[in-house]
Amino acid sequence: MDRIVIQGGARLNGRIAISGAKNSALKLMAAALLTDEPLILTNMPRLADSRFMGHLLARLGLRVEEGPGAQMQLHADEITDTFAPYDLVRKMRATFNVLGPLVAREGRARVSLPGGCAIGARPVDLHLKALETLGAQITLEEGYVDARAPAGGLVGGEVDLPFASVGATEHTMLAAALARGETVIENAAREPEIADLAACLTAMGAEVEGAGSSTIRIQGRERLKGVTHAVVGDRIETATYALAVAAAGGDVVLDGAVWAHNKALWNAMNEAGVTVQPVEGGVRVERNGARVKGVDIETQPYPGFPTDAQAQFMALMTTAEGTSVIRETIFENRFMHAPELTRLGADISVNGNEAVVRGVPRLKGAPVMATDLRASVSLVIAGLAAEGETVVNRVYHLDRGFERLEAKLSGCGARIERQSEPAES
Ligand SMILES: CC(=O)N[C@H]1[C@@H](OP(=O)(O)OP(=O)(O)OC[C@H]2O[C@@H](n3ccc(=O)[nH]c3=O)[C@H](O)[C@@H]2O)O[C@H](CO)[C@@H](O)[C@@H]1O
Ligand SMILES: C=C(OP(=O)(O)O)C(=O)O
Repeated sequence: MDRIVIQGGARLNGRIAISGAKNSALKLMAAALLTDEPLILTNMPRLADSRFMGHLLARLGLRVEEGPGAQMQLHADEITDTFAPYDLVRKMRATFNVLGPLVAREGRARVSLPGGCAIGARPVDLHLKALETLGAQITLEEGYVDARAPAGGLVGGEVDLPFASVGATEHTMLAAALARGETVIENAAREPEIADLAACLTAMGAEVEGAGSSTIRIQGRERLKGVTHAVVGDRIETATYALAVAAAGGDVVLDGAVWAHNKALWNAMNEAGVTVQPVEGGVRVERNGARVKGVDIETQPYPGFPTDAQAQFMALMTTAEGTSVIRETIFENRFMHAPELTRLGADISVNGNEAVVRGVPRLKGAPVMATDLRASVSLVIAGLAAEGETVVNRVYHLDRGFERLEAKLSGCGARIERQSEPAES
């Protein structure tokens, strides 16, 4: 198993190219199930998660080919299987989103309940209720969801989400694109990834209105067509590198970052004393000199502060002047990085969904364990800011969602490398 070794203390200077968003790319890949024509995705991030989603789709009969550059072609001219087994679904959340498209196109599917980062209970009740509203008959058995469409296929309906779930909104959109008539989603999630999926489905022939607002209307079509679609830039990767520069100090332009997608983060970083500004084609982040100041944040659905950047923000706050209160409201178990940050000398106390971070003048490198995707990268950020050597173990979590992390950071002067762990004797 690989590990990441960081010699902390180097400032970051230069440019980092932001990849396509993992959390958009995976749902766009699921959209390929909706058409018998090829779907070509450009600006695709090359990640363990996208490869894994590719394996699942190949198992269902799709031809999945990685093209030159950041391109991927997915072709579902025929769906040969509607069964998504546990082994291909358990590792990540987005695989579950094949259920709706399969039922919409093939009339039935059997899909394992999903996995994903262990940051909370993460039920799928809202996904299932939405599919039932579109007419699917659902049974749960032995860890699998069995779904069947009525004769004549799924029919549009009114889906009122009690919580603005990202996954349930996307899942409903995917199924509704091939359902008869109109589907209206109330209290829809408003994340940029939703707008990205809406743009792709619209290009494929469905009519999707209101993505980015709380009410989304989808006119389904009997048939959708293949298109070429560019995946939106990754706002969480953007947030991560912005916070890495803030923690380590330096001056970096994040090429391909979308300023408008991270407003809540920019406000918090400004308040902490970091200079962030939009520049042509990206975002520039600078911190030279003074320590950052402690800032309170609370995670919220978009456009609020993203839960996927909470761990990275906490890493920055560990060396702030003053105290920062960090409240996590989306997932009930998303502070697993706190005890690991403490190994580096951070002063953090967690009480329920609140973490109080009392800034210390400096961190000192230590061996730490990655527990989930964003927690892992928060340890990398802390390691970059710390004195001495930090070793981040169990980095397979990182590889799920960060493309060429060491190369991107070392290109800006970080002393970071990947090592293969010696086999245990
Ligand atoms: C692959 C992907 O895109 N993952 C992202 C997606 O996850 P995901 O789509 O799982 O997140 P949701 O917005 O659905 O979940 C938010 C909250 O709603 C709860 N819930 C959700 C669905 C449901 O049927 N029932 C239910 O109770 C969840 O347990 C959680 O507490 O959005 C999250 C919130 O921005 C991000 O942290 C994840 O990185
Ligand atoms: C939690 C994440 O992913 P998943 O939903 O696949 O667990 C994430 O991207 O931070």
